[in-house]
Amino acid sequence: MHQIEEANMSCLNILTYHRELLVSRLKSVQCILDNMLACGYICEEEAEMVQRTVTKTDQVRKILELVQFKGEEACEYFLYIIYKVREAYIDLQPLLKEINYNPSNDIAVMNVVNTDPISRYCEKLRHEMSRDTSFIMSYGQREESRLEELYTDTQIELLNDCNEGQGFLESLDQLLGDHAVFNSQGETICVMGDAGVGKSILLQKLQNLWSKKELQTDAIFFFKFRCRMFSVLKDTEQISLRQLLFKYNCYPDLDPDNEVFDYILRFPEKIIFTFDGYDEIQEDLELMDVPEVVSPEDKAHPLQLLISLLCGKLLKGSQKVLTARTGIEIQKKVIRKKVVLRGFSSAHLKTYLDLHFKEQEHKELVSVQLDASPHLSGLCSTPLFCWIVFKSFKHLHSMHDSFDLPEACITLTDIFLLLSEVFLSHSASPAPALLKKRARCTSETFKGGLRSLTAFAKLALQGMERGSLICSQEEITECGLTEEDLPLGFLKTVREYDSCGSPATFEFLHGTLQSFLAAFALILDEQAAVSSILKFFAECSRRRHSCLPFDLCIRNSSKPSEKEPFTSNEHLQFTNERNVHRHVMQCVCSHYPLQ
Ligand SMILES: Nc1ncnc2c1ncn2[C@@H]1O[C@H](COP(=O)(O)OP(=O)(O)OP(=O)(O)O)[C@@H](O)[C@H]1O
Repeated sequence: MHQIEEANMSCLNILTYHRELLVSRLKSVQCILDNMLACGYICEEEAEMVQRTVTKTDQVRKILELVQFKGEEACEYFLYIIYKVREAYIDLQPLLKEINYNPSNDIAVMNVVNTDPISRYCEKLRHEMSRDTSFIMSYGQREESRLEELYTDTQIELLNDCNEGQGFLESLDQLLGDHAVFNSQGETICVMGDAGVGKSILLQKLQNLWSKKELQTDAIFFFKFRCRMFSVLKDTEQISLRQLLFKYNCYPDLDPDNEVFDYILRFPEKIIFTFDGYDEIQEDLELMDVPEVVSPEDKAHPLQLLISLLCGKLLKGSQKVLTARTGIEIQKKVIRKKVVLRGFSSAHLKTYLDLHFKEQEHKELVSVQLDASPHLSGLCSTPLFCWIVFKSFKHLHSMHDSFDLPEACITLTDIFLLLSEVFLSHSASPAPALLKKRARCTSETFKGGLRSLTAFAKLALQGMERGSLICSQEEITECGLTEEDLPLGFLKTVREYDSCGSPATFEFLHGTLQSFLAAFALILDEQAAVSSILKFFAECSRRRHSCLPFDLCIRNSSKPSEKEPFTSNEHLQFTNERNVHRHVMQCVCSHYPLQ
């Protein structure tokens, strides 16, 4: 029918003329009923009568009959609901275009509330995502910074399938786009990078942008996971895809007909997944027999679901962003594109410095020191180390008469010792107001904090030996840590994956801090035999490169009854590669007479 003729048609006639199409494409009746009811076009009994009808299509037929029975205005409002609640009636938007729909002035002033379960769920996801991603956590949650006040761009280099550089990303939107895709069949975007270079923060930024509708994407669902969670769950725990998505993100409200999950299955291309820290579960995958899971209704171990998602066996067409430490290999056929994070350039570093320090005097002082020490500014190109250096400077400068950043040849050990000093000085009694600030006495701070430092170090080492980054309240107490030690900053609470009412668990502020403290525990223990230190070096040298998880689908291996210690040797690797042990030993011997 011509548009002109349609434009002259009454809404009542439009509903008659396009009845078949409406019946087949109108999926969500709830929103129509709620709004018709709220505006008095239908009554409670009529709404209930529609809901009692068994099939969806019959419900739509009943609604159409009812609305047409009520007259032209009701029909006009019916079309207006479809026009206003776009996402829920996406399949009917072409029809509105075809009939050149424009609401009349009388109808356009009427209220429409979006009560469609899918739209409501998207809103809920965005709301929770925004809440969870607005802050960068630091200092054991005592001092959180707003992401938007501190996030600074880093250098993101595109790689081809041979790991050759293809230039740098210009904006985060390009990460998800088709730019530099080397395998159009693959669905996973790999983000690689060294420890502390900002992989997790990059994902957090993506999530935050999406929550504010500032990410260029059609995705209306965003599910974020830390890979670690997939292996923390008990071996026996079998869950369905639906549970995985909803339990670890959020549940839909008022969705009696499971419309949300059905929609997710129907439109997987509307989903973005982020999986952070693939390196943390690599060993668990290696030990596991992983048959393929292809039915979205099947229950399986979460690791199996993860693999099926990454391989595109489940929710094919969804976008996946996976982060992993440099050196971890993932089978090429699933990778769509690959980027590697290169940290702050000198321009980024200046921006970060400006964001970090509000006071001009501090900005200038630190800037001069960075310019004078290429070694220090080189270290500061890794955001984590930069954060530690700046944070330490801020704290120690505020506490003492003078504090300069270390100059030549500062090592990672120095960086972590600096951070430990800052944490330990949290417990030192502050100088009374009006009194002159105290001169910095590092050895005093360490001597004063030796008990708690030893206990934190023991906890870190025990975790390393168990291959675990998470510790319980019990383990904390067993190591001799008290309530007063917890706020010092070494540990942070793990908020997620604690849904079964179990007591809170903790993790070190960063995996690299745990590695450092574990090394510290080794050299603090005077009784420790040399062999107990050397065994770490032996473990670290057994590095395996693997194309997991995807070869697991064809390989059969049985899981040993007990987990080998040191399984997450990626973290020890860091400890070893950077020779933290040796540095700590050097520093303690020469600078910090602890005993
Ligand atoms: N782009 C950034 N802007 C500002 N600060 C950042 C940025 N990236 C990282 N940081 C700082 O560095 C810290 C460590 O970053 P992050 O945890 O993202 O590193 P990572 O690469 O995921 O490390 P790992 O591989 O050990 O998990 C953050 O907590 C934050 O303080």
